[in-house]
Amino acid sequence: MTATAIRAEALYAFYGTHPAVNGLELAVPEGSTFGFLGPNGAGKTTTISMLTTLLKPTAGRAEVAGFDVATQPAEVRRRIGIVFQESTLDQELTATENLRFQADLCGLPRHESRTAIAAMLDLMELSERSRVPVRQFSTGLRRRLEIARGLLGAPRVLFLDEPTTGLDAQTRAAVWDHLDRLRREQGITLFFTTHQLEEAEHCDEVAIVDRGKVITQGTPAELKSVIGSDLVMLSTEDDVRAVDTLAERFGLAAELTPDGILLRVANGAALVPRLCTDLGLTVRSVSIAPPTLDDVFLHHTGSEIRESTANAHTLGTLGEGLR
Ligand SMILES: Nc1ncnc2c1ncn2[C@@H]1O[C@H](COP(=O)(O)OP(=O)(O)OP(=O)(O)O)[C@@H](O)[C@H]1O
Repeated sequence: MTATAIRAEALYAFYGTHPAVNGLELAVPEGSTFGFLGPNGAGKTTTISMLTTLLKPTAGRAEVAGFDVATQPAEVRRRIGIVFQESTLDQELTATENLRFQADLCGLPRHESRTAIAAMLDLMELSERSRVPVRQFSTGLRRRLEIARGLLGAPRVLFLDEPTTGLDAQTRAAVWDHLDRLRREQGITLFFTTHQLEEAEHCDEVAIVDRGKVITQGTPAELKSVIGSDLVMLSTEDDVRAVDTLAERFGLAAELTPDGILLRVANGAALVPRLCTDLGLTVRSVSIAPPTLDDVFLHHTGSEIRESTANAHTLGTLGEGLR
């Protein structure tokens, strides 16, 4: 059986009377890439703050790397790394100096820190830039340096709050390449929050959180199998007639949209050839899309996950007291 890196049982966090985390249950397998997915205000940052011992749970319990976050916080801290959403690097220091500063904070002896810093710079492919001041770094390089810094104390669990927010697609892919390699080579658990559904598609497991509760958890494929239907988009010579024919001849409820006809069917690939031959109308275009995690979210919550850049309470701000 796989060991559990993070476990939360009936976890609560109240801000005044508002339950930001509301009886959250979570089990994260060791060595997995685990996505904690939810809209703004769902309680992701508050949860991660409790798991990283920055915030005391109001009620319930949570364990990280086998230690209780409330009663054994020092043990937990020794085994975790955190990458904050907002950059907390010192712009005027070089990459090495930033890492040395962190190593000193962690209490690593100088001879050990020299080796650890060199290894982390190497792992994140930053060795050649070790003496360059951070202010000359691109956003992607900074993110990699932040990840290197999060790894300095050889954590068993690395927490990342929206690790690729604000990065372009190419840089985002590069950061993920590094994270994947890290997980493979070091076997650590990566726990990251996101509200970007495409990002969660690459996880081993995903927990979808809404209003302070995990509403479902599983592999992306398992979660999507709950929806179990493909989205077929169809355009014909006469879409209004096609909708009627689909109902009469195929028993399918189709929706007429400005872009064409929308259909939800169990097996789009099997249906499309039949449509083309039996609909009795010229089919101009057709596309099939498998269910997405967005559909899963919609299925469980009745609302669409909301993309937003407004972030009133990020780990970056919660982490300020630690710096
Ligand atoms: N320090 C605070 N004081 C009062 N309310 C707070 C505080 N931090 C968060 N909240 C509220 O608790 C709820 C959960 O917030 P949280 O930041 O944990 O959500 P989130 O899922 O991380 O959202 P985001 O994606 O925007 O970071 C929200 O309603 C938020 O307004």
